[in-house]
Amino acid sequence: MPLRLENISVRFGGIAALTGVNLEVADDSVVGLVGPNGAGKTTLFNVISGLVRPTEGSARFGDTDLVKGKIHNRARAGIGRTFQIPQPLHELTVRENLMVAQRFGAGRIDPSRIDEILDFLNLTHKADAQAATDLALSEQKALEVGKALATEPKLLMLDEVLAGLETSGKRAFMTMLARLHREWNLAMIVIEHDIETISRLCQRCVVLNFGKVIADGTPDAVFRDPEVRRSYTGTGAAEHA
Ligand SMILES: Nc1ncnc2c1ncn2[C@@H]1O[C@H](COP(=O)(O)OP(=O)(O)OP(=O)(O)O)[C@@H](O)[C@H]1O
Repeated sequence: MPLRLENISVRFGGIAALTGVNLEVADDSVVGLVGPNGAGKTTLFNVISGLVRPTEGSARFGDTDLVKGKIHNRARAGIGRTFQIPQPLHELTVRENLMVAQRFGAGRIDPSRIDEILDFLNLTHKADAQAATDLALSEQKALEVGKALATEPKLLMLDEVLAGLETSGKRAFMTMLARLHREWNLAMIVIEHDIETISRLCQRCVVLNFGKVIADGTPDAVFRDPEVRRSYTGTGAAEHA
C-alpha cells in the first residue's frame, strides 16, 4: 500500500511552504526526510496526515485519497504519526493515552494490543503512571511513538522523535525503531536533523530545501551532494528563492 504524492504545493499567504513535491514511499521502506529549518518537512507530514490541505496536487495512500477524502477515512487510512512536541493527554495515564489513540485511529479498544505496545516500548512498568508528571524524556518520546502505534498504522511518520536525547538514549531509541520496522512490518518516514541517525536507520533519504525536493537517494550519496551541503550552510539560498 504505497504512499504517492504528486505535485504537492502548499502556500500560507505569501509563503510557499511546499512547491511541486513528488514523493513515493514503498511499503517496506524507511525514508529519512531532512532539510534546514523551515524547509517544509513538517508541512509535508501535515499534508500526509490530512492536517493541511495542499493548494495543489494529489496525495494517496493505497486506495485512500488523503486530500479529498473525509477526515474520518484519512484517520483510518493506516498512517500514524508523532508530533515534534509530545502531546500526551495530561490528565490520563500512559495506558489511557494509548487507549484514546487506539479508539481514534483504529476504531476499537484492544487491550492485548496495548499490552504488546507497552511491552515493546519498555513502558509496562509505567502503564498506570500519569503521562504528565511521571515520565522521563525518553519515556515521553516512547509514549509518543506508542500513541502512533496504537492507531495500527502501516506507515509510521516520526517528527524529530530523537531530539533532545543524549547519545546513548538516541542509539537505544534508534535500535528500537529499526526493530519496529523489521518486526512490525512498518514503512517509516523519519524527520531528523542528526545525520548519523538517518544514515543508520534509512535506506533512502529525501532532502527538502525552500519547499522543494533537492535530492533523493541513499543517505551516503545525498550527504555528499554539494547542493545538499550548500542548503545547510545557507549558501544555496539564492538558487532556490
Ligand atoms: N500554519 C502556518 N502558517 C504560516 N506559515 C507556516 C505555517 N506552517 C508552516 N509555515 C511556514 O512554512 C515554512 C515551512 O515550515 P515547516 O514547519 O514545514 O518547516 P520544517 O522543515 O518542518 O522546519 P523545522 O525543521 O524548523 O521544523 C516555514 O517558512 C514556516 O514558517
